Amino acid sequence: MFRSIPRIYANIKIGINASNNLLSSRNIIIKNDLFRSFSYLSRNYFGSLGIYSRDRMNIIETRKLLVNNILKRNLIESPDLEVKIPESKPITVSITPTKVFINWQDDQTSKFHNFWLRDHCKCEECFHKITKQRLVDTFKIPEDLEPSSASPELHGVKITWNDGHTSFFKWTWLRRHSYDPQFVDTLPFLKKKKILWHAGIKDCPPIVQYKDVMQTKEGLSDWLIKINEYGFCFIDGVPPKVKETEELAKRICFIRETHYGGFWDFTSNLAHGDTAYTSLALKAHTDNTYFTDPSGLQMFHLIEFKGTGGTSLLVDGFWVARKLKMLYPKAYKVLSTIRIPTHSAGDSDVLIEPTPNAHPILNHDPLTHELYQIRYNNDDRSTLSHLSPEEIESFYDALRKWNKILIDKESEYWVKLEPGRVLIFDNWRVLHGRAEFTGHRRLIGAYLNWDDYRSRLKISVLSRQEIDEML
Ligand SMILES: C[N+](C)(C)CCCC[C@H](N)C(=O)O
Ligand SMILES: O=C(O)CCC(=O)C(=O)O
Repeated sequence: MFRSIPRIYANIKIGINASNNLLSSRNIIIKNDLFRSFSYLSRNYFGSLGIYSRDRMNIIETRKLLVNNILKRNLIESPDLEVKIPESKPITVSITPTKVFINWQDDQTSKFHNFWLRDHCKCEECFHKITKQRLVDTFKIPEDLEPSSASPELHGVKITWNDGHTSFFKWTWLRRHSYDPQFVDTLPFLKKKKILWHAGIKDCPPIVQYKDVMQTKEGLSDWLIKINEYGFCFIDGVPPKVKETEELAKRICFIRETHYGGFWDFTSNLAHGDTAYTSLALKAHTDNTYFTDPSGLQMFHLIEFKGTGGTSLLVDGFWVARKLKMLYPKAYKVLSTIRIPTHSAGDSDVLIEPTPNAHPILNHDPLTHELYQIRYNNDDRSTLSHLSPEEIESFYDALRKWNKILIDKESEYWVKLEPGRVLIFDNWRVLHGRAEFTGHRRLIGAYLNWDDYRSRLKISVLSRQEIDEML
């Protein structure tokens, strides 16, 4: 499809000095008759876990070491880096019959197919500036399209195509969307790192005030940022009533309806066929492992309680997973690959199973290899009849190692919920549970979808320009 025989190409050099001024009033185009081969470092980000012998194992406590260690070893958290186009050396742009080369100041070189660039043109003719949808007709772009010129400017490069169309691509957009190679330094804009925690969080849990969240944009974004960083957050000063708690949930986004209803208000009366509607103890778990798309956030407000027990449990699943990866890398890999069938079948008119009907407990982003979702509820697991005998053995071995860390006192944060203090947590990261209880206990709350939560978070922390650059 793309002609690969290089012919004459224009090599365009520009200079940007420290004060970001274009060094020459016009771009110098130098015609070379040889196709210059670019050697570039494709920096695929495959961290490799350092070998930790068990007896030498020590969980790195200080954040600086932790971040370096995690960045090196591609563990769970990696600070979302901002895209910085260094101004040290000029960015050179070369055009060829099939691709455009951007030679960055850090000596990395991106190669973009001409067709890809044209198909991603963001001019008003090709991309609807309000709906943010593509208007370009991919199938009308000539397959052998070539640029007739490329004019680097201060903030990006203007490309004129041989069909007469002109496109402009910002340097920061090109760097962020470079696919050959993909750059680690263009992780999502969210500037906040994940803060992994253990039982010690009990001394400094993230807390926001209800009135701030409900009355100010800053209060809302501070709340969302805390949820993103810690995986949970308390909200104090909430009237212990259904109306106000429901409004608080809707401050983020609409409530997710499930077979349990929308905004729930439940006690231990088996109103639904699930142990949550009993007074039994519930081990640390994430909810909705039986949904293809588990709820992203879960909100709890304990508004009535006359009895004993019922203390709530929170565990940072990302903390547990990181410890598992460092102590038992094989077990980590098993729980990241073996798929577990799940169901919710306690209501007479319900048999819910995910599609596909089995997911790993630890789920990773195929591009960044980061852990992004934990799906773990050992009580909602279906029969394991799809595994080989060897897989059965390695699964149970890995599960025991996971559980050992999960129930370790160092991992468990036990907290008594009180009327007026709402708990919200990331159901893809933080596991929750409760001690058994006696007496009357009324818990209200809701599920929120992951995508709608993340949308609210991005809208509340990113500028319009940053959002446009992500698309
Ligand atoms: C709806 N409400 C939160 C009250 C109960 C949810 C049931 C929890 C279920 N066992 C799961 O792990 O998904
Ligand atoms: O009753 C509680 O405190 C929590 C119930 C629970 O774990 C759930 O609904 O998933």
